[in-house]
Amino acid sequence: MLKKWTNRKADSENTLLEERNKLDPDNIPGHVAIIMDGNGRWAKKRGLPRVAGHREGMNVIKKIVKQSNRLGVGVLTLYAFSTENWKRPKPEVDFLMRLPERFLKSELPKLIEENVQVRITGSKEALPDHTREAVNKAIDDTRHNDGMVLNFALNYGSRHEMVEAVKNLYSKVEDGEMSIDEVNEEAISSSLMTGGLADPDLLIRTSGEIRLSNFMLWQLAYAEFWFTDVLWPDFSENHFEEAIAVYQKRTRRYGGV
Ligand SMILES: CCc1cc(N2CCCCCC2)n2ncc(-c3ccc(F)cc3)c2n1
Repeated sequence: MLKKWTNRKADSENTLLEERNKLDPDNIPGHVAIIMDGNGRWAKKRGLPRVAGHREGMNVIKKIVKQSNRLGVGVLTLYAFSTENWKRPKPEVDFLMRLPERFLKSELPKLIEENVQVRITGSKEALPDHTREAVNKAIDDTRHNDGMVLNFALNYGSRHEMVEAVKNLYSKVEDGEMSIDEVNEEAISSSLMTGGLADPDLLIRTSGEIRLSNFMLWQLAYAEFWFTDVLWPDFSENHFEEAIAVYQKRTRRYGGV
């Protein structure tokens, strides 16, 4: 049963190439979310420090952002740092917290040029000042872009997000701003950090882990899941197209809407 959940064949290049020409341009997932796992393991396999995996993982983001934009994906959410990641060794956390500014230094001009809107989902207040300043600049510089939304989940945890939404709604009912009958699924969705974004249609998780890890638990209620053994630094455009091809087979429209 477990094998049905994973896509071993994603490792065979010829299968991936076969899928290349089969994407239906009218059934590209509106929102793709990715848990980018396996960076440390990738480095360890090569006798490199873990940070080498993070650095290579960032290069993969650049490729997948470009491909997503080209394919017409509406929102690309990337799980870059969870609330649990603070438990990692301080030198690794310090390195990770420098990646946003490193990424944006080279990529922000291209993202602006490509009409991409950068968004952050998570608690920015706990980030180091240099990290927060870099992401806030990217948000401000791309605020008026109306192309693909590039949404980085940063210092994000789904259960914390839901607790804050419940508190927010409770306060509104207590203050008479809304009635208890208005507390419905739409009100909760709007109160989450992803408020305004459509729910993910497709979740991709790399490195063979088959779990959600406290990621978008409410928002992923109806998403298609695609798991692969491929480690994030080895993830390619072919793998991404394979995931979308599988998604399209599962949501085949047979001409319907
Ligand atoms: C703060 C943790 C972190 C880790 C990280 N990794 C490590 C995890 C997975 C692999 C990718 C490299 N990346 N890659 C890009 C960003 C980034 C975040 C926000 C932003 F606005 C622009 C870029 C990033 N952020």
